[in-house]
Amino acid sequence: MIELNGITHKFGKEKVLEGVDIFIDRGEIFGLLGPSGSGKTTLVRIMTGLLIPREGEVKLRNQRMPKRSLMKRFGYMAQENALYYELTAWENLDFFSSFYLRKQKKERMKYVLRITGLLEYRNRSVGSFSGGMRRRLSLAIAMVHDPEILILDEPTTGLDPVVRRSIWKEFHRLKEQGTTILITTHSMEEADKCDRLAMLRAGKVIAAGSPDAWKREYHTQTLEDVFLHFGGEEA
Ligand SMILES: Nc1ncnc2c1ncn2[C@@H]1O[C@H](COP(=O)(O)OP(=O)(O)OP(=O)(O)O)[C@@H](O)[C@H]1O
Repeated sequence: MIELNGITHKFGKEKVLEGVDIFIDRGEIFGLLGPSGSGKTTLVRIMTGLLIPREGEVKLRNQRMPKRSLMKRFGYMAQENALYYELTAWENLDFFSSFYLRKQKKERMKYVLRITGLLEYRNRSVGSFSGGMRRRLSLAIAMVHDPEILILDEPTTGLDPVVRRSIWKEFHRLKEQGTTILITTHSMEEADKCDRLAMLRAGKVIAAGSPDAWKREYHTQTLEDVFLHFGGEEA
């Protein structure tokens, strides 16, 4: 479903990704881990076609990115919110969903606002929202057209446990219907909920596997220990 082959990227002279190969199946929840600055956001932007890598190719549904016709097939939530602060939550969602959604637009809008706990705040301007509420609205926008692929850069950072649980419940429901989800996270609790993980370090994939396989392999009870084993801090 998502295929990355030999992705290498540089910003100026700084090499930030090197020979990254990742294959993600349909219906998988895939977690991208790694210390700050290891290249996760850069890789995510390459996946969405926003950034063209110096080397390598990205394929979504067997088609090479970037490709216009694939745009509506995925939902993307960036690390920085791209919202209109003077508009209400509903107006923001309405604006973004009008690109791809015709049928049952209002029902879908209400549904994603309920999942993200924002339905009762839909008529408030985004400028008056807390940081967490803005993250939730960005997530609602990424999900509103029920895309086949969700690419989410730290979707639940800073959210309270109740909202986080509701969102993870939705991720698992989406997985059951065949949606493929890629998330980046710094939370080991969330990493544990993924089917498979890849660990980036200094732009390279240094490990890949399921949470349980990692714990077995590194003889530990927690992913936190695995993360530290791989070098949570740069050498
Ligand atoms: N637009 C840019 N121009 C120059 N350097 C950049 C740019 N974007 C990212 N970088 C550099 O690329 C490296 C990887 O950054 P990236 O944001 O991909 O890391 P990350 O793993 O997502 O970090 P975090 O967990 O803190 O979000 C960093 O050294 C960063 O400074």
